[in-house]
Amino acid sequence: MALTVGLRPLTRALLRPWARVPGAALGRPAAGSGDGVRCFGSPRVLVEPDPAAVGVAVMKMRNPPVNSLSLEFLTELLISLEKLENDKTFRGIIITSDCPGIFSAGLDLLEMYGRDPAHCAEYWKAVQELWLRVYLSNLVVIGAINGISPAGGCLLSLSCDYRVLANNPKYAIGLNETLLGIIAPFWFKDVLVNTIGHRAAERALQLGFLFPPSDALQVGIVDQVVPEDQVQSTARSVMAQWLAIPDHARQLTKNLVRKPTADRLLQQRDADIQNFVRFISRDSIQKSLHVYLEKLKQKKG
Ligand SMILES: CC/C=C\C/C=C\CCCC/C=C/C(=O)SCCNC(=O)CCNC(=O)[C@H](O)C(C)(C)COP(=O)(O)OP(=O)(O)OC[C@H]1O[C@@H](n2cnc3c(N)ncnc32)[C@H](O)[C@@H]1OP(=O)(O)O
Repeated sequence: MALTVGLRPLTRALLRPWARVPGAALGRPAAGSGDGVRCFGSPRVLVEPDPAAVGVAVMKMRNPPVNSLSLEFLTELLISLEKLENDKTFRGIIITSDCPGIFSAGLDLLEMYGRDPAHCAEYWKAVQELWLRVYLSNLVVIGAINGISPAGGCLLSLSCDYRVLANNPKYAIGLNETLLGIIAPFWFKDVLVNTIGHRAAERALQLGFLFPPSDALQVGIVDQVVPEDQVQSTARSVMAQWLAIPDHARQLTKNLVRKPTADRLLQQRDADIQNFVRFISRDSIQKSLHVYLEKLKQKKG
């Protein structure tokens, strides 16, 4: 799936492949490279083959200050994911953050506030694409959640196959959209229902719950809570457990479980985009976003 088609020239320029040792297929040292496998990525996404785990890549999100999912950042994530999917030396990805204390602050509010319908449509298409790419990935995708993870950040986490959260009370996770005066679209809702069950999801969505780690574990929005300095090592050991399963059987099973949920969006992607553009363009919604952005600014004192 050529994802670079339709990218804005700036974005395409941003994503020129980084210098790589000739012939270094990700996951294998290039002939004569000597120093092992090179990383690749782009300004906001660093992908490093895990030196301790053959076939595993660590994808570090580094869009400071809060890994907000801007259009450029989404595009870089998508292209990095596509590269990894196409590189058969990789079987698993650990997604984590390079922004201290924050996994991802979710969708970039400035991509939805004060923007024209055409931009909102382009942005929402990229949001849909990231979810589909992660949720349906043939790779094992493990979230090493080392920071707070509201809304879109929570969706990214939920789209992984397994979630390891650092046991820091500040690192809450949840679909908090109602607190902003907006709503999670049906496919966000579907993933949460699939993960924590209908009643728990209904309550969490309506109240905009951000679960601290202990509650997140209890409700099932994450699979494991560990000390902060063990998140990456735990993700790596869980990855080894998942990679012990033959890829083809695991991939077919993942598809069996997830495709009905993904199909609900795939069958109505354009309608979903139009719904989003209509909803986000409402004066009342724009006002809510303005109020929320102002609160964020006032918070800084
Ligand atoms: C029919 C219906 C169809 C569709 C559905 C409708 C609508 C679509 C949207 C639905 C889905 C939405 C998903 C989302 O993800 S919305 C975003 C939700 N995110 C949040 O609520 C988090 C907001 N941020 C915070 O709470 C804090 O910033 C955070 C993450 C705890 C970090 O705190 P701190 O370290 O103190 O940092 P600051 O708050 O000072 O922030 C630094 C800087 O970043 C800016 N910023 C923070 N979050 C965002 C964001 N999500 N988008 C854009 N910018 C963000 C913040 O304003 C500061 O900016 P400054 O310039 O002042 O430095």
